[in-house]
Amino acid sequence: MASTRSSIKIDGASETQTRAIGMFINSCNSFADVLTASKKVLSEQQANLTFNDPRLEAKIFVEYAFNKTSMQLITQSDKPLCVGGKKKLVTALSKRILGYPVAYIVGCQPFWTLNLRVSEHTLIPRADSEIVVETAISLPLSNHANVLDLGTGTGAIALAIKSECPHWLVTGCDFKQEIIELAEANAILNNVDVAFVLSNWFSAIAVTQAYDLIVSNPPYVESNSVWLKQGDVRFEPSSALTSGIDGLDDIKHIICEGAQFLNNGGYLLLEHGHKQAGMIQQMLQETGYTEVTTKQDLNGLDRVTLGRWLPNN
Ligand SMILES: C[S@@+](CC[C@H](N)C(=O)[O-])C[C@H]1O[C@@H](n2cnc3c(N)ncnc32)[C@H](O)[C@@H]1O
Repeated sequence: MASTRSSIKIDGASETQTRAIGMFINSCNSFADVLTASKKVLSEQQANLTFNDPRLEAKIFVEYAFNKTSMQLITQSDKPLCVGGKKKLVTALSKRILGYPVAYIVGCQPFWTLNLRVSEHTLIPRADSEIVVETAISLPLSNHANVLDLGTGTGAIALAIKSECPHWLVTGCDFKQEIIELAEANAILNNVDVAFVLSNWFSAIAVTQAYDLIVSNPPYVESNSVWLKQGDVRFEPSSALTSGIDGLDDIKHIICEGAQFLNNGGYLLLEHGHKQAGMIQQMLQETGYTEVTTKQDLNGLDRVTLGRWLPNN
């Protein structure tokens, strides 16, 4: 993965293309023009790169570059385009046609009902992880439940849970200071009260601190997976994605260590790859968790597995 990423020089390799895009964008006179031109630039590269939707991406980039809402793009369609906005758009398009993720370019990503800042230090939150939030908030926990989100990244899961269950005490942890600062910034931005702790999994979590629920979307991709060479993941840190040859190293650690941080009756809820449910169910059962269940996403794929720690029963 590292070699793939280092072989892509966003600024260097795109010089000729950037000049061509610059001439194209500079010839535009209105938001309508610049939207069409951006869509054209993105569509022409679609054969080489996996774009979701050039039209949508063009709109996101134009709004970002000119700092306008979608409504302003319509109501201010006659306004002259500022030079700074055009430059910002050219840079954004030049990065995007080399595959750089939209979220990293514009610096934010929606998740649940939140708008989150993102950075290259951690994963771009995925809609897939909303199933973790849905499952967590549907659990029969007390009004003042104590919840831990391990490997919180942008804080996506922790903040979404807290936004839905404001009486729960929610803590997020991650192992890099830059990530903790990003999650804290997202808590302020979204006005949600979550504490974030620098911790290598449980290393800075006190054993006396018992949780009613531990959630985690840990790294779970096999270290030699071909998937790491495709799309956005090429640009995301492997520390957020991979976990040993079978992708299960961190999950094993969390399952084994997690039990001593759970209250009697507490839950462990893990996001995982769609082929890993069987292994994870087995690990949970062998460690002594009960009520082990797996939930599927909208495509019917196994995506989260839940176990309950009930040693006193
Ligand atoms: C798949 S990402 C999930 C991020 C976030 N929870 C989300 O769903 O968007 C995994 C996260 O685990 C973190 N992580 C990796 N190793 C860790 C460790 N040893 N201790 C704590 N966090 C770790 C990564 O930094 C990354 O933020």
